[in-house]
Amino acid sequence: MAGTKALLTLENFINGMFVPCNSYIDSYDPSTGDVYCRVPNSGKEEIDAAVEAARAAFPGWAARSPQERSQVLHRLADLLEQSLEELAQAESRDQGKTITLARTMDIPRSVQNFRFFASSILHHTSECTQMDHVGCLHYTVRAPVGIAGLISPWNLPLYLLTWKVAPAIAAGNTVIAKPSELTSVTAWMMCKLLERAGVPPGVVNIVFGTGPRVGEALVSHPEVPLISFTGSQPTAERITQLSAPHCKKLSLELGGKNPAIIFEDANLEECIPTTVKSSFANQGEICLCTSRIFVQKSIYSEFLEKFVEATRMWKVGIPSDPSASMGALISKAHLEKVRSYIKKARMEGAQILCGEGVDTLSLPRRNQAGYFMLPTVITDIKDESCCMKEEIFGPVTCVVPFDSEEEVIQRANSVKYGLAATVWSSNVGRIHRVAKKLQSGLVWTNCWLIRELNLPFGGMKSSGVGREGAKDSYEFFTEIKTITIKH
Ligand SMILES: NC(=O)C1=CN([C@@H]2O[C@H](COP(=O)(O)OP(=O)(O)OC[C@H]3O[C@@H](n4cnc5c(N)ncnc54)[C@H](O)[C@@H]3O)[C@@H](O)[C@H]2O)C=CC1
Ligand SMILES: N/C(=C\C=C\C(=O)O)C(=O)O
Repeated sequence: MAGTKALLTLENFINGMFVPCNSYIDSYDPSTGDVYCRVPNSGKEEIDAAVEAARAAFPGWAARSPQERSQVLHRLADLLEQSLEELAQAESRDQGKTITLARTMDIPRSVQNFRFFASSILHHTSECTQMDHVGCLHYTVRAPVGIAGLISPWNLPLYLLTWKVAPAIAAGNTVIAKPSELTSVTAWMMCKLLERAGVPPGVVNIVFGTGPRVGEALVSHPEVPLISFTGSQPTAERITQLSAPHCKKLSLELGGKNPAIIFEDANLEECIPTTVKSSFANQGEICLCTSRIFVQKSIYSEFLEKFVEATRMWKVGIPSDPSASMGALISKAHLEKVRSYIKKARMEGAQILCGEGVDTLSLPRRNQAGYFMLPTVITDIKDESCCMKEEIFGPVTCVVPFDSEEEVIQRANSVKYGLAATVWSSNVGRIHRVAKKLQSGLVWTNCWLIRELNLPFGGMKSSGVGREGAKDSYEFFTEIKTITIKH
């Protein structure tokens, strides 16, 4: 292929070694639309090799004390931190996100994921109960499950990959991770640090490629008893089907159609900039992003005017521009999908107040084939519209009015998803009432995306199965056993 030599070429990382692949997939720079990288197109053969390595490494790694594993995780965190700028540049180029977001969120959080689980693994305790009337003592013990299969998406590549790798290896498992084929570069860069951090060969294996090929080979492998997946609901369905014959442990972190509920007593000075951010951060490509904004009628016009004004200030720019708030979407296909929702809304008679088709986006000449679009606000839209029901996963948000607390709770809950909600009010009683009634795994009140990694993270309904966090991840990545001693 012409120009192949100039392309960055990734290799699988199996048993502590970089291994070339027989075939490769093109990976695109979202800001130009050019192919810039080749990603291994792995399949069953590579998964079999990774399973062999992970199986061989498991007894030794599982036998180490939590303190020893913790030290390795801390060293890896330090090495990632030392490479922060290089990783941020790579993440921004590969994903299309702004360099500022990669520098301040993606890579620092990846570092924090290792530090956090390095620490939390030292603090778990087990249960013990006594039954004196029959002379018995009961207690529980936990052990790592074995080889963990980890499948991560393209929106927060290293952030979400490390959110799985860190708790899995901290608990003594060995892992086979499959990052998204669209964003594989930072995972490959992390592999270069593993040996220096003291991760033994075979403990972390990373196999690159597409979902249907290598993802399914991993999920179907009988020696991988556990799958942790973040991504779309249709893929989760497929993973569930493939796992069923093996009764695998599954953690599924899926999409959302997240409401923001804004009451008339909300502090709009804080609410508006935060809701712009919660709608458009990372191009709206975060499962926690707001995409339905319910505003109490008495402040609806004021909110809408100020919200549209603030959205127009949300600068779309090339990812390397430090002043840009938003970069490029992940792919041409995804850009087209997001645009198709706006087209449907228009056909249904909704109004597009700013963004796509209303305002003009100006880009440097070399970025004109990049996957950019303006943040878009839709209004006059019915709750039944697909734009109000389906996950768009792009910089598009709908704003609609509501009258009463009961009505808005019912409307907010009327979608199949239940991941994250925000509630804006200065009435503490109302906040507690509403938060309790929302069908949502996470409710942020008067804020958004403030993360406490100790606490359960995940969704209800079609937003997922299971929770992640200190205790939840530990429970997921270990098997529990109850032992009874008769004395
Ligand atoms: N956490 C979230 O909520 C995310 C939601 N999405 C949603 O999903 C839509 C589609 O994005 P995709 O990248 O196609 O998500 P996806 O669910 O297809 O991809 C996520 C990961 O699963 C893998 N995968 C795909 N098919 C698989 C299979 N059959 N077996 C095993 N692994 C498989 C992919 O290679 C990737 O690593 C987005 O438009 C968005 O709506 C996407 C990424 C993250
Ligand atoms: N799972 C996603 C985001 C998680 C964020 C966090 O753990 O802080 C997603 O966007 O897919």
